[in-house]
Amino acid sequence: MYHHLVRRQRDIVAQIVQLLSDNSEEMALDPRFYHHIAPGIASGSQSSASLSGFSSATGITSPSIHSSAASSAALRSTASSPSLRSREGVAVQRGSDGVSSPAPGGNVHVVVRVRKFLQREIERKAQCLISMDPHTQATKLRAPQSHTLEETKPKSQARGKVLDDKEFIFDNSFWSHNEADDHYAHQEDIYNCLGEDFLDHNFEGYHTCIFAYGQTGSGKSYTMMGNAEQPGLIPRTCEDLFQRIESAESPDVSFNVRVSYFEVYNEHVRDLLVPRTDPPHYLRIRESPSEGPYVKDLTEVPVRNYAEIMKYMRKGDVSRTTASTKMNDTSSRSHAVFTITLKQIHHDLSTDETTERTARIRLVDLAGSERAKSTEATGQRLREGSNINKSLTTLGRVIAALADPKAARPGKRKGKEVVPYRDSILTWLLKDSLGGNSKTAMIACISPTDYEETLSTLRYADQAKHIRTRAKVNQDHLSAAERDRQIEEMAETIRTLQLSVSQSAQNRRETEVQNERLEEYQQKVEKLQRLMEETKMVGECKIRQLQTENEALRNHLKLALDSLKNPIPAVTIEKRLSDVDILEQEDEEEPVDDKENRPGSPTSEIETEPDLIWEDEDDTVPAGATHLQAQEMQATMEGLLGDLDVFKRKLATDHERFSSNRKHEGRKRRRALGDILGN
Ligand SMILES: Nc1ncnc2c1ncn2[C@@H]1O[C@H](COP(=O)(O)OP(=O)(O)OP(=O)(O)O)[C@@H](O)[C@H]1O
Repeated sequence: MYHHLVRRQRDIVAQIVQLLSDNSEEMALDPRFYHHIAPGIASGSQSSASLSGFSSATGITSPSIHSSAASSAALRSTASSPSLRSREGVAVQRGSDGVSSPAPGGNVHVVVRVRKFLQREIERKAQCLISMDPHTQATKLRAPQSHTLEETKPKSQARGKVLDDKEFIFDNSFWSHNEADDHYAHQEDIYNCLGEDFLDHNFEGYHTCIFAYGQTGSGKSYTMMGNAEQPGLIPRTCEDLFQRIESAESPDVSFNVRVSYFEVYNEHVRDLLVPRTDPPHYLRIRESPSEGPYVKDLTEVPVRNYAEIMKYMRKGDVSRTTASTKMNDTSSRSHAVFTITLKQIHHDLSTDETTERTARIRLVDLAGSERAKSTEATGQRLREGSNINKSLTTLGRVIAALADPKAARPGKRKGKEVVPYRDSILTWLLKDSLGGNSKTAMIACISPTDYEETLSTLRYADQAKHIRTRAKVNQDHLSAAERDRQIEEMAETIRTLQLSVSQSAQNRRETEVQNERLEEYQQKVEKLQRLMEETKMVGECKIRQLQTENEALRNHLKLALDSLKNPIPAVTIEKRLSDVDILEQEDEEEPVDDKENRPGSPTSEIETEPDLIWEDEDDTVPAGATHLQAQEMQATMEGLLGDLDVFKRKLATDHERFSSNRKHEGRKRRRALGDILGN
């Protein structure tokens, strides 16, 4: 049906083009009208992809943060205005095998940010131990001066250990210590340098992860969340994400955004998008061969705009476990993981093929490492602190193992098992982000005053630079027939599972099997619902495309009819007079002033003007034929519009069918659950 419609549209446009080019050169089509419908007609060598405004997103390489930092103009912020590079949504670029060619893996991107003095640090006249060079991106840590040594003196030093100055080079060193300095990095600069590039990667189809690491009170939450006046990386990413979606002009792409938010507190996972309960409800972790570790039953909500996503972000923030400690009034006592899933569905009307790109954007605000001595924590705070330290120590070991070239050596199968992901919930859940399919960045937040803690953070960060991940574009191609087949197959599996669930419900001895089957059944139902949702999105996409094309056709028809009704009048051509004729004329005319007849005089120029006039008697179209063509064209267009209506009605029926199927499935599922719980 779609193909038929498209072919007919193309035929009509071809006719119009032919008619207009026959009629008058000046009636050439405006390419803005026809590029959706007939890419090949007037575009010459231009590809349909370039005409429809798609960027070759998979081929884009983001400018290196390093290189931009080299110019003195980039001292304050190494990135400029929001990127337009990936705003066009999905670009289908395939290799010879028909699959998007994966970009090679990259190293973990590591940046460091130093915060300003806090009130208590100003009061005790603390020394700033950090300096940063905006040209080389070096971060220098100075050993504390002897007169302040006593108050910060760690045990090792008491035993006579000498503290040295240290220097590290990172992808970026963000100076947020003194706002008066030229190279001061504001919240916006952090986003422009890092967040924006990472969002580009997401639109290209890569999973990404940005995590903030550092001691308690070093500025992790400020960098990731910020506050109402100074929003951090997470709200800025959300804002840019929806700005890009809203400014995407192509009717061929649909976007689907979902969000989840959880915290890891005392080695337990808690959903931050559901209300707190007493006792708290903790979630379990599962590992799937394709998706890696995931949180089971985690709430994942669809979001349509910036306001909605911010509503969920705030809801989660309020629910997050924080407490006042000596080091920080609102210290995060948990690791918070905010995940946005961006799905781009591109539908090619001419092939009826769908391309789906899925990117997971993981933004992690870790709890801060802390020394019990500095926080003076006791009781619950002390227990929290020791759990936080335990998971951060594991994170450190995971980073060390991944950064070790021996562990990463290909073919060394045992090397994989050496990475102790499973030793803490945090590292298990971040497994893919740390050493798998993800582009990952670490923001090491440091305080300007604590030598030992800052050195430890900088060493972690320095090690993380050596970790290589294996990010790939997450893209699937699916024809309409394949999609239908998948839905049919899944529906069949669900029917079988449903049967076995109800059978096993009668047998109490099979409780475990029954639970597993129920779980599998639930997962399949959810997947089916998503597929149906996506099919609906594809349908909507098709309607949008057809509407755009319909509009373009209307414009063309109008142009064609105008040109046929009001043809450009034929130009009357005068024949150039021959020299003999002129002489004969001169003989007949009365004698005139010599000056006027002299060659090159203004009058003689006017007289020779007929030289420029040409003659073409075939350039007019008989009025009767024009009218007939116009009527034929109108009739064809009306037929076409009729087809479009039928198509729209068919899609609407499909939607209704899908949604009623979904309701029916939901009812069945609830009934099955009720049966099982009743037993
Ligand atoms: N770049 C900065 N500019 C201004 N103020 C900052 C900056 N970074 C941090 N702060 C302030 O420092 C204090 C501690 O910051 P924050 O709460 O973000 O630390 P944290 O590392 O998240 O601590 P914890 O691990 O205990 O949660 C806050 O009052 C915050 O407003």
